Amino acid sequence: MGHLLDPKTMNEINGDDETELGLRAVRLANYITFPMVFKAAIELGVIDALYLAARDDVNGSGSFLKPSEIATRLPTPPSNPEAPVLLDRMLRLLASYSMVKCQIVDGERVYKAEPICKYFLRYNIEEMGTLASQFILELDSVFLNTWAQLKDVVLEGGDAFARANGGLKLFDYMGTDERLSKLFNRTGFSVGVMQKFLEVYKGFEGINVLVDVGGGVGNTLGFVTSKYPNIKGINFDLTCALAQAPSYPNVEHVAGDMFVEIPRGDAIILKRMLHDWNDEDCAKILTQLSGGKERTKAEYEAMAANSGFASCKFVCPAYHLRVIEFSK
Ligand SMILES: C[S@@+](CC[C@H](N)C(=O)[O-])C[C@H]1O[C@@H](n2cnc3c(N)ncnc32)[C@H](O)[C@@H]1O
Repeated sequence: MGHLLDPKTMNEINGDDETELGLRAVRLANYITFPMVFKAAIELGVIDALYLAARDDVNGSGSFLKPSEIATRLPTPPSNPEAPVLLDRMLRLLASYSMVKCQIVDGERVYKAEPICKYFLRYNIEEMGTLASQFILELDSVFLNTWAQLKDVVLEGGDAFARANGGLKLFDYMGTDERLSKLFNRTGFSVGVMQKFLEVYKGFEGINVLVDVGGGVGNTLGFVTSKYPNIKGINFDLTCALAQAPSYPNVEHVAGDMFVEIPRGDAIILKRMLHDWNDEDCAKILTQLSGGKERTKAEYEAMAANSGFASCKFVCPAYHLRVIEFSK
């Protein structure tokens, strides 16, 4: 980077607009550094350490930490003597993305968590859940290898995940990789979404049997039945997803393939399902939802709107959450 001209000289050569554009281009060319540095900071527990310092700071003076203080607060204390220097570099970068605040105190840089950090805590410090596991998952080598297929998928077609993973589609592959499956099924942000959802949604009153199709480890139904103990929840998912499912009161885990058959209930939940599926997959599951009768996606949407076989009681588009109640 030593050959880069300083902004003043660049201004003289190019004018302000060109400098601005050039700086944006340099930032884009180095863009990979932000997600990778942020991922490492989450994994090391740096974000948790800064967040706790800010949260527990009663008089407002102790919420900024030196990199050497952060190093002593990590769950795995570093054996590398250079760790504070490396942490300092990482945090400077995170400060430039407004994830942390940086100040100079007695000639030394100190850092404080910005409010957004609470969404990326590694451990469940706050009840609202966290996006940290999702962020770590999306940068896992299995998914990075999948992204690397994008160019060739555009040119040649095919399924990016299968191309990168020995011909297996995502959920078939999941059955062969326990590490990835565990990472995938972590509770994550669902906790916060469900808490908010149950505050506003009253449609579960009067429901006896509720089926969560593709419910993962069952935490969604666990939330619902803790608030509505009269409901019997059926958490329906593939055998590999249920392998790590804990038990919840009034929730039965049922293994199966939604393209073959879906357990019957008074209503079903679809959460984080269908949103990025291809038309063929959507048509298959909608066929199952309508009791085996062939329906197209458009027909299903029309039926949902007109309260035909089912009515879409609540949709939370930001989190792809739908509750569908079957007409009696
Ligand atoms: C994106 S996850 C959503 C999990 C859960 N609904 C949530 O919101 O956390 C998709 C789920 O669909 C399940 N799934 C995929 N294909 C399935 C199939 N053919 N039959 C049943 N479940 C399936 C996966 O195992 C996974 O748990």
